[in-house]
Amino acid sequence: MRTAEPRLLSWPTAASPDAWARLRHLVAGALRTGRPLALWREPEASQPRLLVARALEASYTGLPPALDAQAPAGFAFFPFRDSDHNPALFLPADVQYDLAEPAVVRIAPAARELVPNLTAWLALPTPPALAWHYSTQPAPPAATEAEYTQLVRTGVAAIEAKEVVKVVTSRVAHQPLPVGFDPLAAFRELSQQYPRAFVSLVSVPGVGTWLGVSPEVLAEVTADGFFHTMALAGTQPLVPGRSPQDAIWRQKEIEEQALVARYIVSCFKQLRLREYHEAGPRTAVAGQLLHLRTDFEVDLKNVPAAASLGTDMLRLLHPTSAVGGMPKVAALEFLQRHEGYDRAYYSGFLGPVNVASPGVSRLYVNLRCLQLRPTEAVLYAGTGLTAESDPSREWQETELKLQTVAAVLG
Ligand SMILES: C=C(O[C@H]1C=CC=C(C(=O)O)[C@@H]1O)C(=O)O
Repeated sequence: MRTAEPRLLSWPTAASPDAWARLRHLVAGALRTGRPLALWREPEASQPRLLVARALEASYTGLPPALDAQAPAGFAFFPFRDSDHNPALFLPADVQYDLAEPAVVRIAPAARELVPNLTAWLALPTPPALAWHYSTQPAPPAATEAEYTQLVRTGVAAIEAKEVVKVVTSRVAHQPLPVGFDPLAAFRELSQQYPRAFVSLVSVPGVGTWLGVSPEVLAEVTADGFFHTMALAGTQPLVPGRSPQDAIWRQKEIEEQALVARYIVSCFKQLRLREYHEAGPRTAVAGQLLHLRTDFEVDLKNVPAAASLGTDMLRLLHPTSAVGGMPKVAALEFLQRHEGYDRAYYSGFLGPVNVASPGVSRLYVNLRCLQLRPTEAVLYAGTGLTAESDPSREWQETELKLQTVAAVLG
């Protein structure tokens, strides 16, 4: 049987030759017709990609995505905790626009019925304002410094009482949007400002619009058959003029990161995987911050059950101890009881699966992100606690983390 080929639509001659103007035009159409969309720029890539799903109903999923070459192509957008309010989503790659190939729009066979309307849309002028999707949930409450430091104290007490070994508490801040705030321009600015991050803008009816700059790979399967993940934890500011390699880490941060690395190794063990390469911990730069990072690599050509390894690891890894804590279940219970707000998609994961080509997936932890509301941004940040955590330092750390994405709020 012949597999159906995607349909390639060319832009009409009257369309703007500028790829970003074309991207805006497609985004406007997707928003207008109530479709979910994801726009992302991978680390070190020069151009972003846009994916539009044909319908919200086609984007609901139960399980984390499968990371093998036969699995459907799409964009995963997973919450920290799956619920009716925050559904697990997998946006099928129905309509794609790659700014590296600006002359064509690609339409998957499953979305053929969109061709006539999309052809007509490409010939129209772009509407001036884009109608972004908003969450139907109320905005989560912002925590004051007194509230957050109290949460940290409660976390430290739980560690001392041996209820948990580590827990990652987080909080929300609200910031008004500057007049004329344009999420697409903000995405572009973040892409320029943070060339090594995974920059994303996801907009889904009822779920909302999220903009983020993630430094953390959760699960990656590469074209040449490697699986990658990383243990990222410990934070300090990047001091201008000082080399990141000269950063000195306190025992607290070294332990905090080592727990994450150990958790990843325990996942490999659960899958009876012994052949993996571990490099680090070393200092990694993420915007204006430094973290401790250990990189893990598995050569899928050398392991049994290689086809399912990425899928199995992803299901074990989320949520990692870099965003939840350890032991996992006890830490998640602590957060449920004490954190006092719904994280929604913050500290979930997101990224393309089999979009660039079959068998290539890149999923990131959704950190350094904001949720767009009609007149304000809701910003999220967390900190890993250990017995040595100092509440006001942890507050300062969240302030620094919030600044990464807030860079585009003026
Ligand atoms: C939870 C966040 O960061 C994690 C990733 C790197 C460093 C972390 C830390 O130092 O606490 C966190 O584990 C966040 O940015 O909201």
